[in-house]
Amino acid sequence: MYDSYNRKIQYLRVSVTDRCNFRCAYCMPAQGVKMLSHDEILSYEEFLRIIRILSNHGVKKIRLTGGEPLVRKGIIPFIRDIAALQAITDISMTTNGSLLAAMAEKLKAAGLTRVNISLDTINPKQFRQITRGGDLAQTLQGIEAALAVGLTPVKLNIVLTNMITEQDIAYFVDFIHREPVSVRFIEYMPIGESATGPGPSIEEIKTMINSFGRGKLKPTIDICGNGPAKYYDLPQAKGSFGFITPISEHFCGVCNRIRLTADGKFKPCLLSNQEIDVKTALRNGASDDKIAELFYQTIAKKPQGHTLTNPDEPTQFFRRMSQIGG
Ligand SMILES: Nc1nc2c(ncn2[C@@H]2O[C@H](COP(=O)(O)OP(=O)(O)OP(=O)(O)O)[C@@H](O)[C@H]2O)c(=O)[nH]1
Ligand SMILES: C[S@@+](CC[C@H](N)C(=O)[O-])C[C@H]1O[C@@H](n2cnc3c(N)ncnc32)[C@H](O)[C@@H]1O
Ligand code: SF4
Ligand code: SF4
Repeated sequence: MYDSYNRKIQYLRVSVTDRCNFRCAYCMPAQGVKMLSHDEILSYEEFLRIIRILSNHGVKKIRLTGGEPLVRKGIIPFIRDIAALQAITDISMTTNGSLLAAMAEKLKAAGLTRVNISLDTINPKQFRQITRGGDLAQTLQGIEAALAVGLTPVKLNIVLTNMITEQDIAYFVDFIHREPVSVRFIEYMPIGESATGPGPSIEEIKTMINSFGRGKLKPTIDICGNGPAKYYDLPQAKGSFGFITPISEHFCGVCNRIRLTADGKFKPCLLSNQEIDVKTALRNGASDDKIAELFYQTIAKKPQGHTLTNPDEPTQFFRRMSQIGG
C-alpha cells in the first residue's frame, strides 16, 4: 500500500505496553507518566486480530516496542501467534535489555527474529543515572544472550546526550571489532522535555570514532533493517556503526511505517499528534474490512514529514516516547 507521497507502507510498530522498568531521562519524567489501566490496553487477542488483518493488506514487518515490551506478561505466546501469520516475514523488538538474558532463548524459539537494545553509556554510574535506576550489567547480559541465541543482527541504540563520553565511544569502537553488532547513535527528538543536556553532534561522534587509529568510517549498506539508520563500517570490524538523524537530516521521504499504541490508536507519524481510534471500532464489533479501512485512513493521513525544525509550526506533543514506542 502506497501513501499520498508514494511511500510504501509495510511496517507496523506495535507498542504492547506503556509500562517500563526504567525512567530514561530523555524519554519520560522522573515520576513516570500516568499509566493506562488494564481495560484501556489492548489484549494480545486484539493486537493479533489487527496484525492479522493488516498482514492481508501489505504489512510484512512487525516491531514490538513499549514502554518496555518485556515487562508485559504473555509476550512469548503472542510472538508465536504473530510468527504463525504467513505474510509476516520479520518480527523484531526494541528493548532496554534488562530482562532479556532470561528470556532470549524462548523469544527466539517463539519466532522473534532480532532485537534492538538501548544502551546509552557503558559507565555503570552514568547508566544508573540516565535510566534512573537501571543496572548496566543486566543490559550487557541481555546483549550477550541475544548474540548467543541468534536474535541477530543485534543493534544497539544510543541517544546522544551529555552523558556520552570518549570512553563510551572507545568501548563501542572496540565492541564492533569483537562482535557483529551495529552500534547506532540517535539524535534526541524533543517530544517532551529531557532531563539531560544536549550531547555531541553526529559529526562530532564520527570525528571521535575516526580518531582511534582503527581506520576511517566508510558508508556501507543497510544490515537487515527497515529503519532510518545510515550505516558505516571500519576496515577490520565485524560490526558497524549507524546514525539516526531525525533532526539534522530527516528521513521522512522514505518513511515506511505506521504505529499502533498500547491503547489502540493508529498513529500515522511518530512526530504528530494525529491518531485514529481502532480500539473503539474493535470493541464495537467492527468487521475486518472496517479495521482495514481505518488502516487505510491512517496511511492517507501520513504527513509528508515532521515539522520539528520548522519554527513556524511549534508542536506540543501529548504523548511521550514511552507512550508511543519510538
Ligand atoms: N523520527 C523518527 N524516528 C524513528 C522512526 N522509527 C524509529 N525512529 C527512532 O529511531 C530509533 C531506533 O528505533 P528502533 O526501534 O531501534 O527501530 P529501527 O531503527 O527503525 O529498526 P530497524 O532498522 O528495522 O532495525 C529510536 O530512537 C526511534 O524513536 C520514525 O519513523 N521516525
Ligand atoms: C521509547 S523506547 C521503547 C523500547 C524500549 N523500552 C527501549 O528503550 O529500547 C524506543 C527507542 O526510543 C528511543 N528514545 C526514547 N526517547 C527518545 C527521544 N526523546 N529521542 C530519540 N530517541 C528516543 C530509545 O532510546 C529507544 O531506543
Ligand atoms: S527509553 Fe525505553 S527503557 Fe527508557 S524509559 Fe523509555 S521506554 Fe523505558
Ligand atoms: S517523523 Fe513521521 S514521517 Fe518522518 S520518518 Fe518519522 S514517522 Fe515517518
